[in-house]
Amino acid sequence: MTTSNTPTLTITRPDDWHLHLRDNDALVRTVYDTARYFGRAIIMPNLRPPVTTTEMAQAYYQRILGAKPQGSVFEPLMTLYLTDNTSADEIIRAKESGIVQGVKLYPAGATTNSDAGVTNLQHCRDALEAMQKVGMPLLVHGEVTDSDIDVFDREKVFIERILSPLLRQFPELKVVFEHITTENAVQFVNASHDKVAATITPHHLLLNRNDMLVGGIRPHHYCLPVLKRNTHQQALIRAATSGHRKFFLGTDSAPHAQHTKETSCGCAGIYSAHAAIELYAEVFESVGALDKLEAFASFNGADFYGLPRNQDSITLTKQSWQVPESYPFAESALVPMRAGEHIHWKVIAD
Ligand SMILES: NC(=O)N[C@@H](CC(=O)O)C(=O)O
Ligand SMILES: [Zn+2]
Ligand SMILES: [Zn+2]
Repeated sequence: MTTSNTPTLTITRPDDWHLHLRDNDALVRTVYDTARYFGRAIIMPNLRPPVTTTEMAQAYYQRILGAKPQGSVFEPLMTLYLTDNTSADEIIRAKESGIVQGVKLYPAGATTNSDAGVTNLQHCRDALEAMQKVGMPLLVHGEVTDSDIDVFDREKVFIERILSPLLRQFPELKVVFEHITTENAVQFVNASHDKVAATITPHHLLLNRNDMLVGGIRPHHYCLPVLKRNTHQQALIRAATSGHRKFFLGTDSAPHAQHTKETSCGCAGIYSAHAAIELYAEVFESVGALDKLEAFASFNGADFYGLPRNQDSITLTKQSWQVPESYPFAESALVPMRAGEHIHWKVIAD
């Protein structure tokens, strides 16, 4: 990494370890934005129907490649959607395919398109054992869904009731605690063994629940896990900017058409792929930790997954630009993070 008196920053090409590309007509937008400077991305499987088999992952992989801009070297890393019925054989097939890098746990009903998710992890013992054996990481949406648990407490309770027992039962299983949002999760990951890591989104670093609820309700800041109070935000910033190898970049960029967010019962998800690395750069700069951005964005994730680090680089410069109010998105429109406002870093060369 190089920094100089001119406000530019060159880092090894980053990867996105948690991304929703959606499918079909949406891919033109989403693949374009991410492929602009990310080398690879872990592609979430919560389509309708979900990507539950290696065969489905292979077909989805081809659709993504078909949407790639010419000359792009972007590589999608596929995942399977864990269900109560995922077999050990399916895990072996996934591993042997060479294109599947993780298996995603959505507690049933926890988030967008999670109805087919897991009702009880004990139903997944065979799959989890196979994953542990072949070194296939489990990626978790870490929230309980019990109706009596407050939405702001669901991550913390997930750690106590689900994640801790899971790690005791499968001590060799690689686990990525996705899109962590609380100080509790930071502490848990720090205290766990080396096979446990976490992704952190740009929105949980840049926003807290006041940004969603003060001065009017802002549906474009609604995501899951829901934004938390500022003390949690500060704990996430400390973790991300620490350089610690357990924490890495995962945008959770999750597009929803404008009319499905600006409505009486809006969808959860924030779109950040149009400006992800620039948004992270703002966070790191705000705490004087730009020198730690490369580890978070370009090294820690690849090292955890056991994949080679990218060899080429991208350069950012400190230059303000205005984000469009919306982008065309399939038959509709998409309101991105910071819509109509300015971002203070820009990728200038890749
Ligand atoms: N994060 C979100 O708010 N939404 C994601 C699902 C998820 O990652 O939980 C989506 O697919 O829309
Ligand atoms: Zn999730
Ligand atoms: Zn997600």
